[in-house]
Amino acid sequence: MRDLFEGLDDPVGSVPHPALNSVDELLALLERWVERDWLRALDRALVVFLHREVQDAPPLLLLAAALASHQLGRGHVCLDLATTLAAPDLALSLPPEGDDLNDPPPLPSQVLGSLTQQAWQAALAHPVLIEHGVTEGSGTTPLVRRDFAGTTRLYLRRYWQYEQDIRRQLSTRLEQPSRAQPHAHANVSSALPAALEALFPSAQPETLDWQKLACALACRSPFAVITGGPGTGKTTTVVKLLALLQALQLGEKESERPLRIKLAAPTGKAAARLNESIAKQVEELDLHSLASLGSSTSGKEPSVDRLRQAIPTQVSTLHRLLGSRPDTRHFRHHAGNLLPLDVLVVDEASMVDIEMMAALLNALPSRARLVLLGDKDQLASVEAGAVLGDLCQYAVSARYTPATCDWLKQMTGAAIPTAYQAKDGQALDQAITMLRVSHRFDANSGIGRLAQAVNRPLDESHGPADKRRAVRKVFKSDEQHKSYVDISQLRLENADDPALARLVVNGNPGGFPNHGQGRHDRQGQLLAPPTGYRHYLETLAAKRPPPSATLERERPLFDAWALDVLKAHGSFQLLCVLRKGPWGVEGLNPRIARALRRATLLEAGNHELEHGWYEGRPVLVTRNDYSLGLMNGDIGITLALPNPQAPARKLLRVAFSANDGSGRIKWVLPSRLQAVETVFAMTVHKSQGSEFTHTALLLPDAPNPILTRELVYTGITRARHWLSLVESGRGMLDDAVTREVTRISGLGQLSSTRGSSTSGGF
Ligand SMILES: Nc1ncnc2c1ncn2[C@@H]1O[C@H](COP(=O)(O)OP(=O)(O)OP(=O)(O)O)[C@@H](O)[C@H]1O
Repeated sequence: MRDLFEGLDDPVGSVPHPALNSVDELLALLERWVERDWLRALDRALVVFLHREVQDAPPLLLLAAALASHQLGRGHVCLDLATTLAAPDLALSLPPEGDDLNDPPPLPSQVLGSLTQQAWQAALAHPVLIEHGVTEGSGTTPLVRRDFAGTTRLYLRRYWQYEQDIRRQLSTRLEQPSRAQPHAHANVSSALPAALEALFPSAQPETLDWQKLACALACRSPFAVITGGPGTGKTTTVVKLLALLQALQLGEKESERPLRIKLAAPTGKAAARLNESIAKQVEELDLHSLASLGSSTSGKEPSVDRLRQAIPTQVSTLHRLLGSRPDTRHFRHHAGNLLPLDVLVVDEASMVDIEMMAALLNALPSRARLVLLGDKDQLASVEAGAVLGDLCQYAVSARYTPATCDWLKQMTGAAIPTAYQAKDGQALDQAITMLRVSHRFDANSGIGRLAQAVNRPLDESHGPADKRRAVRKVFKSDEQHKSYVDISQLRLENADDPALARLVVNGNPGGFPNHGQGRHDRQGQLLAPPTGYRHYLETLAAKRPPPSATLERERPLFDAWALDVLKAHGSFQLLCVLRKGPWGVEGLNPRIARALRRATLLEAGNHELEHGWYEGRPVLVTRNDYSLGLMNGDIGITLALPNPQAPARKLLRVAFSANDGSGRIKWVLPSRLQAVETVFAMTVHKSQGSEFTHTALLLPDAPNPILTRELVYTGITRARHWLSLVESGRGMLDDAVTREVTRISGLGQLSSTRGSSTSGGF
């Protein structure tokens, strides 16, 4: 970014830019921004439309509309005038990847440099275009303006409406906890302590078990959030919660049917992962003491089998749950056709954007219970809104009121330490639990330590220098501390550094202490050393069905082969930050494919390798395809099937897991796949909701605004057992971990009285 600002005569824009006073000048400026990818064509089109509809719209209003629209593509729900004027160049996508820096158009800082907030606010008034000052916002203007706390926010109406819907729906749920379930409060309270004790048996009931607290609080309120880092037991807790809710329901004298529970996740990949882990946890959960409690409270004892069967293990995507329809953003289920369910659990909720969350809440019956699970510190969805992060702003300090603390003491036996109490805690705070103990990473885990060091926010006692030191320390070994066995650091000198090939082909086990040999997991199982892409390509060759077999006749044989290959593929993934340039997806994919070909693991001509299909090509689905039943984020591997009619000609098919726990494979003709890309390298954004045994996180060689601590944390936490951190330039890790994302939305303010929201908090 720095280079872009060099040589500018008037960097602060002391002379008013002509685009502030003339619509023609503004349109010409926006055109130049669009040409350079600083702005989306869509954002300019909105200005053209508004100007056509309303000829007297002031240029400053139109400029604000373009910038508000542009913020949506960058995850912000609205344009904040004070923030924009404080750092105008952050309002555009600067610099887009691969920008050539020649003849740059005027920067936003040059255009807005002479503008005061007062002057901009004064221009944001128009009876046809902007609604201003009406709390309910039932109008029809395309833009909505809200003033508070010394700034002004400009929304496109649709997004303002989503925020309103979410706030209204959540407030209603939080205000009426006892109305939410058939077995109302009194019964829950009498049965809960014993049920919690049955699910969380502990030698010292007074010790703080956050999982138990989460279960209790989620039973108490029809809306609950359970947040926590990787392996803190979100799935474990929710399985127990569902068992508890069903036990209470089935133990009711008059209840005939179990609760209708549905599980969902934002992407197919995340749904498949929960599918896998939840089925195992439900199977292993000891339900005997819980089932036997029924007789003591109501005289009715649900059998263990009935209880187990009443806990669902099938997870669907949110799109499927809501009933998406082709060619429309509207779903089959909405306020007029509610979802038929009593309890909904949404996993990986950090990836749910504001539009989806509003659609979900609108389609949820008012008596239904909603539980959101997720890691509040992960990157938010690529679309606008960071709903989970906004809701969980105060999760670290919990802010439980005296009433909540008393109730928790009665239900769980645990006394809440004063650090987690707040007399003025909001209703929303009482519905949130943060799980704080990782059961996947212990004190000996470098991945856990690194994630923790990266994730720690900057504050007065922990400045950027402290943070950089803490992060670097994880990689250092000295007399007191041996190197962590699960992490490795790799420096690449240039794009052709052979170390990259060593990493992606073999996994660079030599970068880990003892070559990754002799490590055990927490259950005492020996772990295989870290691998690269060689592993799945060798599995592909080793497990190939005989040439005489055909897919039509021997389907199970081929499905088993594809499953093995897909599983082996999950043992390594290279993640990167950018799309373009030598260190982006587009530059890395062909280089990795060529390295694998040199290692004789792939067979393909140059053209095929870069632009075509070949056996072993892994692909990522980039858009939901309902006709094929494939979801954005699904990964498939190209396999060559025997062709009995013409043995010399391969039949290429792409194998995808059916993701329904059945072990079935979808075999798809490559030509039918409309939106896929090669995925030897995957962006961290696309990797959300996935996990790989060995994850290699490659940082670019130059600073970039999207390289933030949330991104690095998300990349690191994709690693299950092994992490390679790859740096292609100096200081990029230092740079990234001290840059934090700020998402602008009104929901952030709404979760606290301190935020002085326009119409009160939750
Ligand atoms: N209280 C506990 N005591 C011991 N082990 C636990 C406990 N809670 C969870 N675990 C184990 O820790 C591992 C991670 O748990 P779980 O999958 O529930 O976490 P998660 O937060 O859902 O993880 P993810 O980050 O994958 O979403 C599992 O093997 C689980 O059995």
